[in-house]
Amino acid sequence: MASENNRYSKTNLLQENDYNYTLQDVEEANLFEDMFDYDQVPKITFNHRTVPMHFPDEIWITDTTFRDGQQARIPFSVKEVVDLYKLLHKLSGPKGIIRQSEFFVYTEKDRKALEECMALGYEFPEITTWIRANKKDFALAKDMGIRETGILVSCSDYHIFNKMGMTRGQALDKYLGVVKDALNMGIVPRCHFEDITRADFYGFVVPFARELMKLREESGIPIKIRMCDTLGYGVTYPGASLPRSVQGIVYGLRFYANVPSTLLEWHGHNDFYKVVCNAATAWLYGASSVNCSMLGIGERTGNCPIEAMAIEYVQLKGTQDGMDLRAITEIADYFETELKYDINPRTPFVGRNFNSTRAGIHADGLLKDEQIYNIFNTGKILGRPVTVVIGEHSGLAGIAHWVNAHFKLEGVQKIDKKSELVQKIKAEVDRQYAEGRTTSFGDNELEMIIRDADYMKYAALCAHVADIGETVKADD
Ligand SMILES: CC(C)C(=O)C(=O)O
Repeated sequence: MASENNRYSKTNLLQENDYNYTLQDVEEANLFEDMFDYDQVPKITFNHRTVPMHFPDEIWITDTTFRDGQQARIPFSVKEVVDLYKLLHKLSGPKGIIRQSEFFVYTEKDRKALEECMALGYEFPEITTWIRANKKDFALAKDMGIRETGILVSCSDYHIFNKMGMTRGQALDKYLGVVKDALNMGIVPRCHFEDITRADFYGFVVPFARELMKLREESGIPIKIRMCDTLGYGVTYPGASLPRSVQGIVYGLRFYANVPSTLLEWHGHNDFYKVVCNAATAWLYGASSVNCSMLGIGERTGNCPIEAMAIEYVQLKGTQDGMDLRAITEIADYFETELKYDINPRTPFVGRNFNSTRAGIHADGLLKDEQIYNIFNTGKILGRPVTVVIGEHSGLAGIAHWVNAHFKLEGVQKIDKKSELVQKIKAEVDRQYAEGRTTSFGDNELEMIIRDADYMKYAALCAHVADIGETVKADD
């Protein structure tokens, strides 16, 4: 099994093992109240068991923008789905790093969006569905030419006992029946193990996964397991105990239920600020796939942002593998301009301020060497050059950087912080703050200050500022 022996793995973990965990069909729900006392903030407990890292040879990202993402906002129009799907395709690149995207098929509109995306004929992201677990919906998916579909198999006792009113044995039988229906129709079932981070891992999750792997062997159909951290309880601390340990869950499914990495997918939520780290940990410990949404939209605090995992992919693999990361900026622009979605300015990689600085001392560094205060060449990689926001503390260096970046001045054209123009702008900025201004300066305002200064003296600026003069006059 050469593919399992790579630089991150300590042992070959996928061999048959002697731990035959069977279903514990308990009479009373196990709600792990030691960790999840509802009247208290949940606790992270430790059993000090650590598990080996195992980075799969191939990792990828799947998308849930049109399913979990859409559940948490006003539904997208058909055009919006198609536009965003095209951007996902662009981000994915020819190797299919964004491998799949899941769609609803409930309404006419859902089906039209799916059909229009399919008609584009892209190999990646492959379109999959999410359906109600009944034969009619399987048939619908099949008729539409769908190969794989997600089905809900909630696995904590919160769901089995308290929501569905069943025993674990009844739930298991029901789920296996649905999976068999899908297999009989030739559809690949993707089993969404809802609430896995509050489930009895050895008493339900592993025995159920073992049954699924038996069906996989009998049918030859690659049944997938999506590990859903529904309320974001997953943690990555070494030695944290199950069911909250992300690496423990991934390792346990691989080792005790013999689920191969290629059939394991992590789906997280951000309730405790851990969504990105949890997804990366799932990769590192043996899940080939992580499920994400654009800008992390999704239930409550959202899902794992696809842009974060695209960047994390490059950090872990050392290559973009054909992904066009500029699509990240286009996705953000689309959300802001077309969907009127407010992106928190501090959001990494997409927020207005993610690579901008206000502090004069940072701007001074940027002026000397951009690398000092920018995380990477964001201009080249994301199409987002580093920027300086002019505020009370920007100083001469900040203003000089703003002028150079805003007017794209290069080489000898660049303006120095000691230049007379920079001093004039600074004087005006200082005057306004002295008079009680509290907000930062917008680009238009700064352009007007430059127009009012005697810009003709600054050869490098003449061409640009003359244009500004025209625009500003037209706007006046
Ligand atoms: C509905 C389920 C599958 C889900 O998306 C989740 O658990 O987060």
